Amino acid sequence: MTSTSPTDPGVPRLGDVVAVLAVKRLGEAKTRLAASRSSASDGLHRELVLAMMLDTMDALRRSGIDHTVVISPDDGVLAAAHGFGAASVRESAGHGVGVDRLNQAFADAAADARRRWPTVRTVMLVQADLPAATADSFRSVVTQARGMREAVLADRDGTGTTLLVRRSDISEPPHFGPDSAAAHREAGAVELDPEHLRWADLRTDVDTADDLDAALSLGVGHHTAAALGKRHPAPDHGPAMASEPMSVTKRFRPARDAS
Ligand SMILES: Nc1nc2c(ncn2[C@@H]2O[C@H](COP(=O)(O)OP(=O)(O)OP(=O)(O)O)[C@@H](O)[C@H]2O)c(=O)[nH]1
Ligand SMILES: C=C(OP(=O)(O)O)C(=O)O
Repeated sequence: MTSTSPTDPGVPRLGDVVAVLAVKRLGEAKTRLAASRSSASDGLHRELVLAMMLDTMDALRRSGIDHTVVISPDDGVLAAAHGFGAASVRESAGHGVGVDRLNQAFADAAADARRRWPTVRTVMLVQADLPAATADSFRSVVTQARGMREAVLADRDGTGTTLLVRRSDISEPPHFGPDSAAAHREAGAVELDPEHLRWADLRTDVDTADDLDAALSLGVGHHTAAALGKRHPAPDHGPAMASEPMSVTKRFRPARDAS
């Protein structure tokens, strides 16, 4: 079963925008979150990582963005991305380690997007762990960044970056990693909403149990709700799925520690 999300036919499409997500091997992903949720099994943890990615992509699609690329070395991530209707790019081995590898992966996936969709004008590099993301916020961020060469949205504490909107002709790797908001500003990106008055949903990337609580208090999408064993996601995260939201979800029991 695929996991395509419904799109509202009334939402104009953002045909010149592509979203790019990078996800590492599921067995290595979100170690801080795994450590703080030690009651969740390995399977449930992987399930949650995938679910957060799918909710991020779901909100992107409902915002009007039809082109999404996911880059990962992990078969499970690539299969889930493909099942969702995104382009999946296998990350090549030997591109450095740590954040260098992440930044090169983003650059490689953006280059792939330019080849696939030559008319694309804007590339949005998006963290894949934004389960509270809403379509309205993605749409208004893209609108706000129009005309800018590069624009950065900082995370909840202001130090990290949850998304970077760039003109598609920029080929240099970005600067994700520790203090990436400052690094992106220093590289010339304009900070969107520097006073942090807007877009709490897009600023809430989930690295720890506290972040997950923050996302849950905003309301998470269907996939994350299902992965946590919650039956009813927040009402502003799109129409309910007609069928099980994610085939892989069905293989795991709901989290015992779901609140
Ligand atoms: N494709 C790819 N994605 C990466 C790589 N490193 C990090 N990412 C992804 O980039 C995003 C941001 O990374 P982090 O928020 O630090 O997530 P994480 O590394 O899974 O979490 P921790 O283990 O707790 O540090 C996550 O979606 C990661 O899966 C990489 O080398 N390749
Ligand atoms: C890689 C980043 O994310 P995190 O803080 O989630 O590790 C970043 O903010 O640049």
